Amino acid sequence: MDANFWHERWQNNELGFHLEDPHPLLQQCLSAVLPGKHKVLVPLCGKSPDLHYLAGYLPVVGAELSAIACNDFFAERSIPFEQWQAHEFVCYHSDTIRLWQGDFFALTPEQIVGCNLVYDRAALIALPPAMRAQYAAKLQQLLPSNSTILLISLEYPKHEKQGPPFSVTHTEIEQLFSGAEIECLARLDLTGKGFAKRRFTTTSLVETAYRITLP
Ligand SMILES: C[S@@+](CC[C@H](N)C(=O)[O-])C[C@H]1O[C@@H](n2cnc3c(N)ncnc32)[C@H](O)[C@@H]1O
Repeated sequence: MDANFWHERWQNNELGFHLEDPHPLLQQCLSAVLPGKHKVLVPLCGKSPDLHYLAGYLPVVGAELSAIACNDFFAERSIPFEQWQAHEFVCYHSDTIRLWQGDFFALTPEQIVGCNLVYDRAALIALPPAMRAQYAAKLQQLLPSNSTILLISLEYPKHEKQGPPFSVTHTEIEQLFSGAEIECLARLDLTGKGFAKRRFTTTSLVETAYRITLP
């Protein structure tokens, strides 16, 4: 999935992954990852309502390729924001939410300074296998030690469907974040219900919330 793939999704309004309300597993699990956290990073954030929900608890820093997504996020909620160019990014800034529009893989530690929590919904599972390894390595390079990742992953029988979204198992998560403490916080069985606005015909479909504590 290269940048063009995602720009086309936004231009054509093909947003099957988008939810209109905060994710139920975020609402259920946030309190388990909040203690000691200062600021939350939301990689590949789209225009998710989760950004707004999280901003009720902590300052939020998002990263998103699409200018359409960043503009729509603020415009659809009538949130006033400022905007400026910062090297290869455009910064969208409101009181509690800052979105870096550009390539997540080009983010620097200075751009996410203060973040010791990451919230990932439909970011890791949006990426093909080789990019998932780069993504996990980038997060571990950006974040201070002892940071926490609240990851919502998705599992289905891999041979039954092509991604995205991809199926990412507990075993793969252990490999991607080796050395981290990984706990399963909650599961949501979506079998027969589909993923956000997308229908799935897989024989099982389960979302799992993980708390990943980096070494
Ligand atoms: C499946 S969507 C999920 C969006 C959001 N997390 C949500 O829950 O609605 C993946 C998003 O990642 C963005 N994206 C993909 N590659 C990216 C990259 N390298 N840097 C920043 N954003 C990226 C896409 O534009 C898209 O909005």
